[in-house]
Amino acid sequence: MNEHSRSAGMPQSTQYSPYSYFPSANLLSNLKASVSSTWICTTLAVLATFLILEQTVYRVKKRHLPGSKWTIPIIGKFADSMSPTLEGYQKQWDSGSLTALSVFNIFIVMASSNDYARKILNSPTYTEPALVASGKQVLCEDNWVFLSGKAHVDYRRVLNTLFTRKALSLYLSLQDTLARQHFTEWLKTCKETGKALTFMKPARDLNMRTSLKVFCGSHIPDDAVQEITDKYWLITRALELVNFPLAIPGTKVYGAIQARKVAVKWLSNAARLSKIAMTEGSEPTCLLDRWVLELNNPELKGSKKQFTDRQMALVILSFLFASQDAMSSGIIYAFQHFADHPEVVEKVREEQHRVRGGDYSRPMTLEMIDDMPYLRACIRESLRLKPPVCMVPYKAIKPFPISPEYTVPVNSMVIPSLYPSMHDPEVYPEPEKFLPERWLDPNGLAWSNPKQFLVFGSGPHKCIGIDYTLMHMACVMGTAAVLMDWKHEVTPQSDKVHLFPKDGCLLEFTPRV
Ligand code: HEM
Repeated sequence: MNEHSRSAGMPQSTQYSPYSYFPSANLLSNLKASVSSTWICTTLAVLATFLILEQTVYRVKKRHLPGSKWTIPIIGKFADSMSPTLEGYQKQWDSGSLTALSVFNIFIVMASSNDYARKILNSPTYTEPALVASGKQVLCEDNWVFLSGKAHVDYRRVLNTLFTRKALSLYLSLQDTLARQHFTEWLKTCKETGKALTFMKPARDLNMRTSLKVFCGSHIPDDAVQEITDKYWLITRALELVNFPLAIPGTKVYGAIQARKVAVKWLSNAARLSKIAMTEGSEPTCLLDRWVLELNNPELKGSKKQFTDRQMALVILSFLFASQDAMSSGIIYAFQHFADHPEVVEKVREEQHRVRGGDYSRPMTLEMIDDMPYLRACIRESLRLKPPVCMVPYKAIKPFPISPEYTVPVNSMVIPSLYPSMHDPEVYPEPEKFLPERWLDPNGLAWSNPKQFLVFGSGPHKCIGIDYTLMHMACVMGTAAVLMDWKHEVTPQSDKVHLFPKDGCLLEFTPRV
């Protein structure tokens, strides 16, 4: 008999066993019943306490704000957030300029009026942008987009120099070339298939390839551009409000992290090559080159002067992240609006003819765009009518007295809705109509109320790519209008918006010249 089996044979009374004190089988089963009923009672009591606490916390935070009196236990309005519709948001906005809700016990204050939206965006001592939970895993904790306060201002001062007029005119010729290449592809596909394109993917590909070439020029090879373009959707789909928290194989966050690693590898390499090229005295051809040259600019006093390849790669990643969905949405709706308003396209074509003198093979320049007020009005109006970003999540970093009557509790989400500002009939009469003319009179209502146009946000985190976006859209739409005709296959889903038309936007392209 070994040591182990001997000890197993010790008399019962000396062994620890909960049952050894209870000789009767009846008593034993009574005890089991009483233990399990105690467990049930305790569990129910804990659950009830939790539920009461949850409702109480919600009610205390909400105070008098409009919104459900009770929150759905644990998940709150999660189901609504999974399938957001414009109608759903509209109902929320109509119920008050400040309203409350809760999702997974995150308390959220939504602001729909222009004043409150602007106040949230312009109160950096009380609020800061809040990305979805997976944001840091996907974009990397050390990405500049997570900076706030002075560190953010200093970083941004350097990045602003990448979007000066001089820099933009360098990017424009690349944008022009790539847009034409994509038009040729779209025409070919429509000719071969004899039917409309689902425009969503071609538009996204145009934007991603253009961004990568504008940002990295020849420092990124074409196969890397293709690899990042193909994998980028893994990043987009992982940035949901709620995700499985662990990045294990098979989860969306894991897929996004793998896609980001590929992108950062190529972008870091591009930064390295750009530094070498600029040291060798090559001419700048892309945003990275401009950046490397700018760091030697004596006017950047007090700003950060050195950036590692990885830091530069993470900045480019943040630009891709911030621009891909918004720019794609902007372009898709611009094509849809143009197709649905042939009278507008006629005017765009007349203007193109005037400015380009009928020579459409000449690349677009900034001076040409300056001389195209009608095209610029169309782009502004398209962005106003279907703003690509309807709301921007912020977080209260301390109790935030947003109005004399209400203070947003610390750690709450506070979300300015941009859409209602752009559909205010006081500033934009007939707000649901596509009326570029409203932007032609510099003294008209639209231009006289610049604070109302929140397409790009406001305050210290206002979009850094505004001029770049407007230039890109003008280049694409102006040239598309003269080189192609396109028909929009309208479906019942065409006007169902969130970020993109729900039917993917069906467009059939044919050549004009
Ligand atoms: C139609 C196109 C675009 C729209 C509608 C758009 C809209 C926005 C909005 C609403 C914000 C948040 C502003 C705030 O919090 O006040 C933002 C931030 C930002 N956008 Fe854009 N954007 C577009 C294109 C771009 C492009 C092309 C780039 C890069 C080249 C870009 C880079 C950024 C960055 C880096 C931020 C964060 C800035 C910061 O935190 O300092 N965006 N954008």
